Amino acid sequence: MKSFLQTVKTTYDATSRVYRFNKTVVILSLLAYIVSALQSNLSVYASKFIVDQLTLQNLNLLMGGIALLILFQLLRVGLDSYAQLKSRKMSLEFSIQCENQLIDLVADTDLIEKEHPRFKGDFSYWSYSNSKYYDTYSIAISLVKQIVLAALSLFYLLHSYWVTALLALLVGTLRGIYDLRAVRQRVEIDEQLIRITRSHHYYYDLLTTSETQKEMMLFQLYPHFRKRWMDKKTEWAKLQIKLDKINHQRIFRGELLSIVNTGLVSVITAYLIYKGSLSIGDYVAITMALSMTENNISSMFSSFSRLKEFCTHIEKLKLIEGSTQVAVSAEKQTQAEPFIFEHDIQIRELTFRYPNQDKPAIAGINAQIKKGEVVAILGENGSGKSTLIKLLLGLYRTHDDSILYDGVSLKHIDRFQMWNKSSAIFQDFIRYMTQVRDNIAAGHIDDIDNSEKLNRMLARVGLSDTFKHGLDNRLGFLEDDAVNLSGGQWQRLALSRVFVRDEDELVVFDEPTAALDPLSEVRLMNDILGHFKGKTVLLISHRVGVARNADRIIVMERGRIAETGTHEELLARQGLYSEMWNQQKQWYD
Ligand SMILES: Nc1ncnc2c1ncn2[C@@H]1O[C@H](COP(=O)(O)OP(=O)(O)OP(=O)(O)O)[C@@H](O)[C@H]1O
Repeated sequence: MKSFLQTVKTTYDATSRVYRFNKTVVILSLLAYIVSALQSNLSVYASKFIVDQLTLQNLNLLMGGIALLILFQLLRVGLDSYAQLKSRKMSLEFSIQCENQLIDLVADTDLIEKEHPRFKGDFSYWSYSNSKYYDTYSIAISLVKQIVLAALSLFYLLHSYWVTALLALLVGTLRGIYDLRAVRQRVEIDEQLIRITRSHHYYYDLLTTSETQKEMMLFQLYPHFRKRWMDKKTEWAKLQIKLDKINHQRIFRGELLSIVNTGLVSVITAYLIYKGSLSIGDYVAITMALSMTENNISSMFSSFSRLKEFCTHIEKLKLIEGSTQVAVSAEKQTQAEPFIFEHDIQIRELTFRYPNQDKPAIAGINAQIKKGEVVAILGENGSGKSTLIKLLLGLYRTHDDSILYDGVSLKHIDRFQMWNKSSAIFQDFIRYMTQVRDNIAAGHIDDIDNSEKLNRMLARVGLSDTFKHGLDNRLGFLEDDAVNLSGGQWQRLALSRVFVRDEDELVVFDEPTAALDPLSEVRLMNDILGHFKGKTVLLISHRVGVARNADRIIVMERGRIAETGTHEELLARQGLYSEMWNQQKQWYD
């Protein structure tokens, strides 16, 4: 119980600090709930009064009683709808803030974590738990209403006949205890549901999105993936039913107890009316107060159980947020050095292993890359080329002194400053499904409205006549008037991003030209190399025609550097590079 109260308190602290609840709305909603609870109890008294006046055939007082009852109800309806409207508005504002926070959480997480398969599941869970902050608030508010309602109606029963109060208290408590017992099961099922949802959504998208249709049709994959989707969806539905069963069992048991109790109390009250101790009006009021007490006491338990459930989710979320904050602040402490790259990059005994892999992707690499050098990195699939450049760019963090820029360890360098002076186009570059303009200006977003500059870049990558509406042409599938591009056109557009940048000291190309024909690729790469003369260029490619023009070639094999040298030196060596050259040279004749 102590830890539960602490959680509620922490939740409150966190919410008031981070989410800035609108205090006026909170106070007004609370007031509306309390007045509404008072009204419900006044209705009990008013009903008794009306029935008694009816028995006494006192028409004037009867009409007065009915008018009062209607007035109370109108007041409650008005207050309820006010509170609901305001709460809805606040919940929408809150959900925007929640998503904002989730974006921050993702932005602050290391790339290595984000690339881990676990991340997708965690992210769905964070989105789910984040909404629980608001749910905690709204449950806490309704708990106040339930306490007021239960206390007042219990007081009425106690005042009328204490046995009925005792019975209402007993049944309400029993119903509530059933609820509390189901909390842990519900939390576990919720978590499983979130993870399974990720799989069945994936298979569903695979079967239905337009990007996947070619392969689905040609290889006739619908039955295969439909089965996988069906298996996951059925598993999901079974869990959903299990959850519903737990909820229905709880409700059914509660209702059963209430029916027995109402019967018992009706018999007792009827006997007391027969003996003349109670009036018919008392009968009406007692049955009303009985169900009100029972329902609200059990709802209090249920609200408590839901608060406990939400707090469990929030506690987990806070742990994740905490560890992210620790990571970010640790980074801020260590990365104080400015990024200066005037001489060279030193790579010393660089080793790197992905957390979900047994073997290292990079194993003890040593190299030096001089400022202004064009270095081509070649090697078979999975030899570690992309991993090496992600490490050099600081996208994966190194915790030792294995990468140094002008003698300063990368772990001490301000990565954001470094990213302002370096850029990369990866093989899995983003195809922004917006306008042509966005796709070019993504390289330097400050130039988004500089149409003259963006048009020059478009011409440089050979796309100036491709788009009917020029820079404002819409691409992809999001809008009806959008057009899609060929693989090579998308690559050219992506390459234009590096041309927009003027400040770069280091530019990396990770096979961004693989969809171009070999000669166009060489032509474009030569243009790019001309543009970046004097800057350091790292060029990953499987094509020797592109590598040939580099100042130096590094050939990688299973996470190590197999050979390094100029085109001529490596041909003379008769090793891996010369083998690749002999296979491909006819493309460039
Ligand atoms: N995000 C990741 N998580 C786990 N393992 C990874 C990840 N990325 C790459 N690997 C593994 O690391 C090794 C090196 O991969 P890397 O992408 O660096 O190779 P590459 O030489 O660029 O390959 P390719 O020419 O196919 O692009 C491979 O065994 C790969 O399976």
